[in-house]
Amino acid sequence: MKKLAAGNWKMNGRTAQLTEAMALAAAHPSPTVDVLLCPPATLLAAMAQAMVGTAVALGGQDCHAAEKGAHTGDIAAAMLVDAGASHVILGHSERRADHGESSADVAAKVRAAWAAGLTAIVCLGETEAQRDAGETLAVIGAQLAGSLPEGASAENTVIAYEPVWAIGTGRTPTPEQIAEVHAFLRQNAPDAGIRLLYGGSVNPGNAAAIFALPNVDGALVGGASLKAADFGQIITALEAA
Ligand SMILES: O=C[C@H](O)COP(=O)(O)O
Repeated sequence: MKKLAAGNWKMNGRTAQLTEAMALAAAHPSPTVDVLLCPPATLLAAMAQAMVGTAVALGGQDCHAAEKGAHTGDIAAAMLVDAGASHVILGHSERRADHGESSADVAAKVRAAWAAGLTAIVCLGETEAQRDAGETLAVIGAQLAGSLPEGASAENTVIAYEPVWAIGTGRTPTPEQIAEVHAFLRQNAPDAGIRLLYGGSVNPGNAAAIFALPNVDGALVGGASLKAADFGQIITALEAA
């Protein structure tokens, strides 16, 4: 299975930062791994223009469950496609927390993404309190069952394991903890070919060790994806894994 390095710019980036995407594409002209950038929606169309002729694919960071309509401020999956996206991140813990998204909400968005032809990157992860209480696999199992509708396959879905306590904190789980959750996901995902990404404080210094773990098929990278040099090193580590 081809590995995937996905960068989530979150609510960061202006037109001036398109140079980072262009530098990344120039440094990885024909990567042996899939490279995906998910800029804020405001930059998607411009980044798509800048990435023409490169191997870098683009994704959105959320979409609405409805095809269109009176939903001020929201973005439909087909609009992401129209702007140049092939993927969309759904159910990120920041959206589950900031916008109260339940797994049922995420599943509805996944269906909308598939209907528009997008690959859904579905995020799952436990809080620190849940891990301390020994609930990690129960939480991940419930999110997996609730967030993935019938029909999830390697072609239309990627799963990202992102422990909430590891996001943007500089803290990462132990190799054993990552391997345990990824083994659980491999066993319980509806299609064994679905790519499993790890996300949470991945950086050039820890990427190789994370990518060496079984059932880790790539990464969903936040902060370190904003700089082409850093994200490039992570891609290189994935190529070498
Ligand atoms: O979507 C990306 C993740 O939330 C990881 O973010 P981070 O690499 O800044 O910890």
